[in-house]
Amino acid sequence: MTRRLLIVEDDPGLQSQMRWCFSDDLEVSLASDRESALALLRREEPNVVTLDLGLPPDPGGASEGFSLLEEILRLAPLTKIIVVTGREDKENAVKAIGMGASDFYQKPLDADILTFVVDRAFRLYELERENRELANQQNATNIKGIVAASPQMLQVCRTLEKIAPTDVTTLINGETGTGKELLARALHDLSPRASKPFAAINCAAIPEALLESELFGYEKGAFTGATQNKKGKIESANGGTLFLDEIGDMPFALQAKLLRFLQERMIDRVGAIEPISVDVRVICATHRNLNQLIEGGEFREDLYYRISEITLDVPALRDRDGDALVLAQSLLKSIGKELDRPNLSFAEDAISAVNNYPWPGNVREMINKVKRAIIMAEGKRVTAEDLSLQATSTQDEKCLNLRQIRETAERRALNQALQVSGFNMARAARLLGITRPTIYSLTDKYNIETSEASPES
Ligand SMILES: Nc1ncnc2c1ncn2[C@@H]1O[C@H](COP(=O)(O)OP(=O)(O)OP(=O)(O)O)[C@@H](O)[C@H]1O
Repeated sequence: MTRRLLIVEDDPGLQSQMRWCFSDDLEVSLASDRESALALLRREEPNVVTLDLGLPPDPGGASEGFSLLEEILRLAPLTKIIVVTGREDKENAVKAIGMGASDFYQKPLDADILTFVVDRAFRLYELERENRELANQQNATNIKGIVAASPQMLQVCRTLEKIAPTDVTTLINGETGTGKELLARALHDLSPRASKPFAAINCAAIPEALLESELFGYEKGAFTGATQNKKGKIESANGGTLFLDEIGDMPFALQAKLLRFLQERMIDRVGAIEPISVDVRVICATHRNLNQLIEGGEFREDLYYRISEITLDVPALRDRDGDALVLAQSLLKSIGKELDRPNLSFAEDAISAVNNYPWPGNVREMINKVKRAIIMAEGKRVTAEDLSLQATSTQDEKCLNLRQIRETAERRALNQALQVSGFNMARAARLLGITRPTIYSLTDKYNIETSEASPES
């Protein structure tokens, strides 16, 4: 980390004396009044500031110093501020500490003590930064393979742990890529059936004509090509767990046969005379709204009640507070290891882009983007561009007035609408409830790219 120090001191003699106290491994900038101090704060983002309380226009008092202290802490609350006071100025030093300064230093200047105090402030800053990073990286679930720290996902995991030891038929609802199959496997792994098979079948991926024999198996001679008996998925899960993915896409005709199996726990292989008894726990998943399918006559209501003894609603990644970054960091580590690039980290623009992007394809989309970024990253730091995400400026978060707040919000909304619409301007304009000319003039105003970065970029 580059260590950046800002010295705010109006006496030019003291300024240069202080400057020379510090070795070259510090980047030092100098300000002699509030305005230049704030400009440097924004431009250099110093980690530590030494602040003389007696600044113009009140060099004999401390009012200007106090208001600058307040403003620095408001704009950059993580900055460590050391107030510099006169020898007799204990009261103001104590007041400044009460307001949030991390330390104080009394004139006259003593180089050894000053460097000691400043070094200590840098160490404190660094420790706090490491702490924040660790807290961000912490995976709060105990379930193997599931990375989550948000209250929304922790609630899902708690429910999962409660229902895992039972045999209740569970329906997992959630958008594509939210981890439904992963949760189904976790339910199996935490159940008494863990040592028995976990058989998964994707009802949407198998042609309707084949799905029945895939699920229920067939007897020799049942149809042309059936040269021997074959177990279906349900039978192959015997003793364990059957996972029916995309249950909303199960053909209507087959739903009745599945319902009978769920009621009687017996299956009829295609072409068989005798039913076979099977002991499986059933977990279903869908990204579709089954109630709507029922209303539209595409899904049987009685089957719905059978499969949803308990439902688990998996929130979209954008609705999990803080999970995007936790997941991105975990993926950067694990995929980085696989691809032989183990020591990468995210640049600041990547962190804010990960936090601001709505992740319509959820965790699966994130896996793809992180993989791409690991391949594309040129140095040790992965940028928003490597992730093919729009960089959102962190500086904007520290806006000072209504105009800037409005502009930040507009820029963010435009970026999100463009990402969600796949850079289709007409769709993005519709999402925002504005006309096409307006969206073009806004993207011009904010200098926003209106096409997706190509994979080569
Ligand atoms: N919380 C998580 N922690 C770690 N990896 C996750 C998490 N959620 C999902 N994944 C990973 O994301 C990918 C997609 O997850 P999964 O296939 O379980 O999603 P899905 O909801 O079943 O998707 P679809 O509806 O498209 O079938 C998998 O590689 C999975 O391991």
